[in-house]
Amino acid sequence: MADSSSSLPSLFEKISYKRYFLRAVDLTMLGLLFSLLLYRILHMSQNDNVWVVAFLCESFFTFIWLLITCIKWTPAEHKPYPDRLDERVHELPSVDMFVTTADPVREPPILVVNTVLSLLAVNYPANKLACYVSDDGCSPLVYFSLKEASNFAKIWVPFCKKYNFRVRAPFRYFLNSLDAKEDSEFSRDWEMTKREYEKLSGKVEDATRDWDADDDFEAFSNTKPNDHSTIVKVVWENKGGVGDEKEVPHFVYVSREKRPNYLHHYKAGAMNFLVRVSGLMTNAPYMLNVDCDMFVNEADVVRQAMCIFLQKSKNSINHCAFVQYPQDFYDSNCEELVVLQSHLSRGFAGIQGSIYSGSGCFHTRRVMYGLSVDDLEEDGSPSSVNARKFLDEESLARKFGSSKEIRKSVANALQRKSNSQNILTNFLDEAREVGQCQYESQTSWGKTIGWLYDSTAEDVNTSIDIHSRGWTSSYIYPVQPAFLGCMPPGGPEAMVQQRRWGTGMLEVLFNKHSPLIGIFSQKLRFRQRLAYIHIFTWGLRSIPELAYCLLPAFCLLHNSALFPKGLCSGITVTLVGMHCLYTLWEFVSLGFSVHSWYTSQSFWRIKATCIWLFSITDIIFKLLGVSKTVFIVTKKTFNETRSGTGDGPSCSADPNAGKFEFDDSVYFLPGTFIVLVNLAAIAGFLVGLQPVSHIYGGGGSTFVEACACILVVMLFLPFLKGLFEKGKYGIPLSTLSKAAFLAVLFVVFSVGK
Ligand SMILES: O=c1ccn([C@@H]2O[C@H](COP(=O)(O)OP(=O)(O)O[C@H]3O[C@H](CO)[C@@H](O)[C@H](O)[C@H]3O)[C@@H](O)[C@H]2O)c(=O)[nH]1
Ligand SMILES: [Mn+2]
Repeated sequence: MADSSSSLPSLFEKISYKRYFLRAVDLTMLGLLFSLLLYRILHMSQNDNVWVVAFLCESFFTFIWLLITCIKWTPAEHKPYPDRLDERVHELPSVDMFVTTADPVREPPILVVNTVLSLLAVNYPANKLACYVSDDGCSPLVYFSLKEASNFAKIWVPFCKKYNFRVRAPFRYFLNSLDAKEDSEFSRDWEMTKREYEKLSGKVEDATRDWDADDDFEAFSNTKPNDHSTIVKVVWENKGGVGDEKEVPHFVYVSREKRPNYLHHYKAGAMNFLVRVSGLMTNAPYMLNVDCDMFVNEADVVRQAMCIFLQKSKNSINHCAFVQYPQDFYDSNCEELVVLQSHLSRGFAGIQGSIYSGSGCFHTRRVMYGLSVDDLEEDGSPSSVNARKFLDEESLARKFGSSKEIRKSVANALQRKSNSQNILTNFLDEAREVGQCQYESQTSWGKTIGWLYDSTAEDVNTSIDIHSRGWTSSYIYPVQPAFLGCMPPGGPEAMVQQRRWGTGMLEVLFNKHSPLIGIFSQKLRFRQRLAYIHIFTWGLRSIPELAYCLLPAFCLLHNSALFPKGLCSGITVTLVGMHCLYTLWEFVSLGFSVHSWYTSQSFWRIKATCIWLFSITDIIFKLLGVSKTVFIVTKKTFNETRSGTGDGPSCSADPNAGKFEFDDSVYFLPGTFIVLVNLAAIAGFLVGLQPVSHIYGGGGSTFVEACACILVVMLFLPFLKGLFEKGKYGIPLSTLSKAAFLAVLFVVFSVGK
């Protein structure tokens, strides 16, 4: 454990940013927004209902900006010094690494294989690591691929450790070719390892067609993804004895029981099963969680995280419950999320701690077992009162379920002891028992323990619960991304994902972890609460966003003013200009192009206006008990020829990358409608078809409103292009006709009113 001598340099540094200029910009924009509201109030009597609607929308936007200003006020991040670990820490703690996969078609097994290999090869003592893969698809193909991967790992892991390079997912590593002239030990090893990797990917590829299933696949016969018993397979048990350089960490495949009539709680359910199985087998005090598409891109990642956990504070225990890394992506369409994270997560990190965003995060097992900061003494052990409360057999059984072995392992974990025996295969029966559908019934799993249920965004739901128990968290933002994953391209897949996020966040806003409840509780800090409110209300923004995209068109058609006139028009012009420059700066400063700024702004608006509307209906139906929310797994693409080195923001070289795709789902109706209505308004304005102004004093619409319509069309440019394109890049006729019908109604209503 860490040497607490305070004379030694710290294992990490918290870097806080002073951003006086940006604070001034944030406040100026806030001031402008308030002036706009004031102007609306002062001129309300002269104008019609449009002003009331505009006022309400702008009030919402002001509220959001207030929250954003508050989040961005004191950004921070943590800089670990892994080089200092060796002299400070005599024995590194164990880490259990979890990977979840759910569908061998939407998540190609070779992708899972690469993620797993990147984990097995991290720069950390192999006898301190165990990798557990949960397969919610119960796919023999995935199991087969992982078995093959474990064989290849015996070549891959020593190769990585011998040459100590950073990127340890083979498909990424082999993107760069070897200098042909070179003839050295390295090049021979490289060639051999590459050949073996190609053999592996060939086998995995061929297996999608057929393979010889031997007895080991017995458990998969007659199973369906949603109807099968628990399967637990120890793919590789590390018995040591070959020297750390050559050792491959433990590697376990699990697939929990599924029955059609049981709720299985999607990823959160899978995570909780992983916690239990790993609790039985290795019971490491720390757990790393990655999605199956998020490979490790920085070999030192575990050591970095340990710097945060192992640093002792002077007078108290280390309050850090989890260490989150940014989610970076190696394919297109990543920019907006990367930019958003870079300021939101750093903002959170400067308050109580970064949010847990589902992947690339190290958790503390004890904290996942429900401990609060107050339950512990200064030395980190449970206080005597709490020890009784937590370790009492009856309470353990009530909370963690009937398995005796689980209770033992939980008690060990709470007291920071390790399990007495570590032979993985001795726990197969217990592991199967704790994977049964009914295992969790009447227990606290998913309610106060483990990954929490009751939201499809289990990550942020669990995150707020941990912070509400008084814990903090850290955010490491390395120069080279530590984890890289993939994002769906703009189109139906992205819409489905966005809807899930929007709905999941709203679910938390209305469940018992809501930041709106218990405003004065001290443990969730006030600004942290505001920050959570900001993200949980994303879904609600669609209503004012949609209204605001339609107001300029309505006013232009109706010939009434929407924005302040005369000198005061400066307020809106400055606001729009500043917002553009500000967001542009955020993109460019992270190394993205002006073009990516523009497409991201556009995609973000499209999602915010069109998709979150469906999140609101999801939540209404859920609250009314009409339907349940579902988790549809995002389709991942695996493209081995993709260029890029994994160093910094990268985007693909595909000529169609970034092109927006459509299908006939209802997701594209609002956007098409918005574009048609705004085009109609602009056309009407240009040919002078506007009715006489109804407003006292002749406050009709002018080119300012027309410019606003143009701006809206520009933000919805993919839809404008979609009007003229064919195939998957064009808007389907069915959507177009429905939108056109609605647009005609809107025009008639606006002109005639
Ligand atoms: O029933 C399920 C559904 C999903 N998953 C896994 O959950 C992960 C995330 O699913 P994905 O479709 O990739 O969702 P994303 O929207 O890309 O993921 C983000 O958002 C999710 C919440 O909506 C979080 O769970 C993720 O960690 C976060 O990265 C994947 O590894 C899946 O295999 C399961 O294990 N079981
Ligand atoms: Mn994903």
